[in-house]
Amino acid sequence: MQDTSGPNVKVSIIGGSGYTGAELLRLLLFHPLVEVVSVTSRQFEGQKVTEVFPHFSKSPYEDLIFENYYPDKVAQNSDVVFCCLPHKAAFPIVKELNEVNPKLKIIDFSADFRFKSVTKYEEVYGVKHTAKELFEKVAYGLPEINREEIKKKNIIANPGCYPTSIILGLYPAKVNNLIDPSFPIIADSKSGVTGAGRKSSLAFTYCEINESFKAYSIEGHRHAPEIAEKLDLTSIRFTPHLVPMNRGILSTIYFKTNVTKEELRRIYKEFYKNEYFIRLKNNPPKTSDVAGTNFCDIYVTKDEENNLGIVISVIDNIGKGASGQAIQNMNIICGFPEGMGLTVFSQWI
Ligand SMILES: NC(=O)C1=CN([C@@H]2O[C@H](COP(=O)(O)OP(=O)(O)OC[C@H]3O[C@@H](n4cnc5c(N)ncnc54)[C@H](OP(=O)(O)O)[C@@H]3O)[C@@H](O)[C@H]2O)C=CC1
Ligand SMILES: CC(=O)N[C@@H](CCC(=O)OP(=O)(O)O)C(=O)O
Repeated sequence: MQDTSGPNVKVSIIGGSGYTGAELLRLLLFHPLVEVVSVTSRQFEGQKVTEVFPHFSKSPYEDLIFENYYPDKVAQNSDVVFCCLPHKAAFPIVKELNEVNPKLKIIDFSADFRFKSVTKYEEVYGVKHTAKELFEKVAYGLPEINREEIKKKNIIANPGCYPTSIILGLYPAKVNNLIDPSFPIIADSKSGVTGAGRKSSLAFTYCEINESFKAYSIEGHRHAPEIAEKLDLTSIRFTPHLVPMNRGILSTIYFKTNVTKEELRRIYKEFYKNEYFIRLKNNPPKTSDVAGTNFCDIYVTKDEENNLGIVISVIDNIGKGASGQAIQNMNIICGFPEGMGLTVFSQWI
């Protein structure tokens, strides 16, 4: 539980009433060196966090109240700000906070700073980015592939949930040149409904989702270019699906390779041998194995007949896919042990 007696890192959460904000609040309760000093929401301004999220009753959040967002107050009273806003809404806020306090550490959950260039962002997201001067201050926050860069930067672009599962599943094969480019890489992913955020629209009502599942954005999803850029690929065939569960992403990834199953497994094991949050499995993992945690469970095998490497990668979309990863990034930029507060295991059933 949070220790409020010591010299803690002061944390604010912008957009704390959504799914990632709520999960961040939950996970931060396990962090010994953090104090949540403010949390913002427009809808719930003035309401107690424990009224909006009754599961936090009797937690250290009893006196915490959702506030309106005041940039000066947030930037001056915090060491770290987690920005949990939708993409397009985040970049003006990140810009403003950085102007008020250029030393402020900001971890942005949106897609607004994930690409290397503003041009690519504007092409994929279809809006003009008005904070392009910040790009050089930003690191892409996937620690397992970008840790050294993250250590040097004040602003972290937390990756998308699908990209986290797919990049971690493919990276060892890609950097070891195990992928034969004569066949496309195919990533077929299934996500729980929290992936869509805590908004109400017809497509996300109970009867539309329950007992059924569907593919979507088949002709092009905004995460495909993010995945391609970080893996240095010209393209990837990515098909997301929405499945009737609250949390979790399971990605099944196929690539042509001439390497044997044993060799693939040996290479993945070697690549991730020092990565606490990557668990290589001997059997295909389930989303419930990682629910509520910062783990990414990966299973590697090969279809010898078709010469296809197959990787199954599972994460919790609001854990390693968002709030857990954001805390991992905070630990890195604050100089804390990387897993501090994150050794939380799944409830499983
Ligand atoms: N859900 C997931 O699995 C993942 C989400 N992400 C990213 O994290 C971010 C947050 O996602 P999530 O928590 O799911 O989203 P939610 O829709 O659940 O929450 C969004 C939050 O932002 C606030 N908000 C919404 N629109 C605006 C706006 N225009 N200006 C200011 N505040 C706004 C809302 O509160 P209020 O309306 O009360 O102000 C709410 O607190 C997004 O960028 C998302 O893409 C990244 C990885 C995984
Ligand atoms: C199920 C579902 O709708 N998922 C979202 C991705 C959520 C996410 O994490 O992506 P960003 O951080 O880039 O928003 C989608 O397909 O757009």
